[in-house]
Amino acid sequence: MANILSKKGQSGNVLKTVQTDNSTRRITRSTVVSNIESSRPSVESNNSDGSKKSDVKENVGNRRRFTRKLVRKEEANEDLQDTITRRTTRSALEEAVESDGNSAQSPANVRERLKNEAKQPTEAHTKRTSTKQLLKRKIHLTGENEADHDNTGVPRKSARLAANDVQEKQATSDGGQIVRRKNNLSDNAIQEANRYATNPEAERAVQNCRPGPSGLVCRVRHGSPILRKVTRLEEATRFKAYTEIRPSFVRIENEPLGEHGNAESYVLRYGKHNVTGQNECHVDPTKIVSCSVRNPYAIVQPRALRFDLVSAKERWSVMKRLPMKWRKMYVWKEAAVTEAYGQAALYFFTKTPTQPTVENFQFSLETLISRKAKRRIQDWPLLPGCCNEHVCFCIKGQQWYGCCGGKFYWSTRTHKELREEIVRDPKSDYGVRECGALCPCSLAKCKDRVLQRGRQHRVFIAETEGKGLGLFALDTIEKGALATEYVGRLVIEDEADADQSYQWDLDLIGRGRLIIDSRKYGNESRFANHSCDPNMFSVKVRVDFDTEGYHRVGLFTNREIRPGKELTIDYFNQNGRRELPTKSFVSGKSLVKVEKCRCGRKACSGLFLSGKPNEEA
Ligand SMILES: C[S@@+](CC[C@H](N)C(=O)[O-])C[C@H]1O[C@@H](n2cnc3c(N)ncnc32)[C@H](O)[C@@H]1O
Repeated sequence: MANILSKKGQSGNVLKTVQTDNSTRRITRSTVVSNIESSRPSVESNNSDGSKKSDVKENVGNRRRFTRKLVRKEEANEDLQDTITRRTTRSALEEAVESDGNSAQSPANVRERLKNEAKQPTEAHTKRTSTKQLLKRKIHLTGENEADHDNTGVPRKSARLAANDVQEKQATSDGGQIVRRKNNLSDNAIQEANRYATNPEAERAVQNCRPGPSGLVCRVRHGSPILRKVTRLEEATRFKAYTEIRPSFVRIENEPLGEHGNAESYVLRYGKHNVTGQNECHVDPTKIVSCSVRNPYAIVQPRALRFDLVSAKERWSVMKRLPMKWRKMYVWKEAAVTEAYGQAALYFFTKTPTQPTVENFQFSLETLISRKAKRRIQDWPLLPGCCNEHVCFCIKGQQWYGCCGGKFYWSTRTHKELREEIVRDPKSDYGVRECGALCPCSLAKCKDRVLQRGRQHRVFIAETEGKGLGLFALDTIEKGALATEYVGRLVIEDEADADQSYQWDLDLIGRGRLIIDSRKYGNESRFANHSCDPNMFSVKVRVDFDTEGYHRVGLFTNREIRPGKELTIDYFNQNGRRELPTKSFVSGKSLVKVEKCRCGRKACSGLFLSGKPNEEA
């Protein structure tokens, strides 16, 4: 049906006659108006504020629903109130008083308590509170940043790190006090460390200690008896420079020694072993007294190295500096013990993801001295410490007459001079004497404490072609630098193994042989293979104590070594070629094999002295 309006007919009543489906209707003005009126609200009517009337209706509906909700809530509240009231009825009060067993409590008090209890959120209520709400409440209370937490309320990693930072800052700003940090320090360790951190006298004395071959070598203030417990590096990082070797006790007391000055008796303790001895000291009451340790050789326990697989990020940082052939290897790293010794990390590359182990071998970063070897060394005179501090300028980085390496001493070079000599004549081998107990220079800065500082370049152990395991450079090692030290077990010839493949003869003058055997104990140097054109050579180095009866062995580079290159030595003669017999060679008391060399160098002589016993001969 359609309503059709014609605009004509201002005065006439009948405007038009419309034919509908069933009937004919006469359209008058009043019908039109009523039609208009009736059609308005349903289709187009608006309120004065512009909102549609239909919206208003909807709002009214919402409001009603909301009111119903409120009513329901009110009812729930009333229920709760009822419960409170019920619980505070006379019988409930009596019950409560009885169960408290305290008749002195007044019913009013109990009522109050019960009211409070009822107001406490129930378990169900607590559960209903979302984790997010609880977290928000916690953040509000502690003043933490909401962005620092994830959905479960666990602080994000960045926030945790920031919190640690704050803790560390507090620790350092806390008057030098050592407080518990990320690593779990034992209470005793903290107490002990704090005792020395806050005791200026002990601190001063301790500052002048450094690790020597037998433990600590200290320079102490005249007349200050000190009992000091040296804590492990892991437990008291503050003492890193002084306690890096192992836990030990050092007791230093002054005793009068007539006109020569004072003697200081000391006790060094390493694990089960006690070593006692006397230090002779130069006395100057206005200065710190310098003492050299007379009995340096202690029996040390090796610390096992543990290799861990490195993260993908670190693996990439290692691999990107190496040639492609290494890229498929698994990379393992040891840093805890090496860093405790102030050395660069040691790596091990394997073809499979299995923990690297070497059969019948334990890593040790220090030479272990057998009892027999120790007795033999003690037969030799131990010369006093390195230099005369009044003329030594090592502290300023200069070398001078009378200082280590000065003409006054029988070993005539400094490391600096050694480098220059290596450039001129790589075959020279006169030995070096490092600054020692008497020198005022520091371990960190002195240029003549190279072996004491240890290996400063990263190296790795990996499988070679036809030579078993080998030692390789991971960093670029400049010419004349210390690549590593030959470390093992110091034994006399009677104790030495028949297999000489891992033995280093110390080549001392008279009084029998001393051998460093690294078959069972040793560091990375025992993996260095032979080459007819080696890139390392050995230097005799005397550290801390000067004796003809013993020296340490430094392996220095004779050219720059790029990452990935194998580090090699000449097994037969470090400083020049000699003709090798074709089958076996008399070394010490036994015959050792001469084998086919696989060094692959142009200058290869085809043979090398393997050190294995020649049982056929
Ligand atoms: C001190 S060890 C070196 C580390 C040894 N490759 C390992 O896996 O333990 C000496 C032994 O390495 C092997 N070797 C070292 N240099 C070699 C070379 N140039 N040619 C063949 N074999 C070599 C010999 O078996 C020798 O007895």
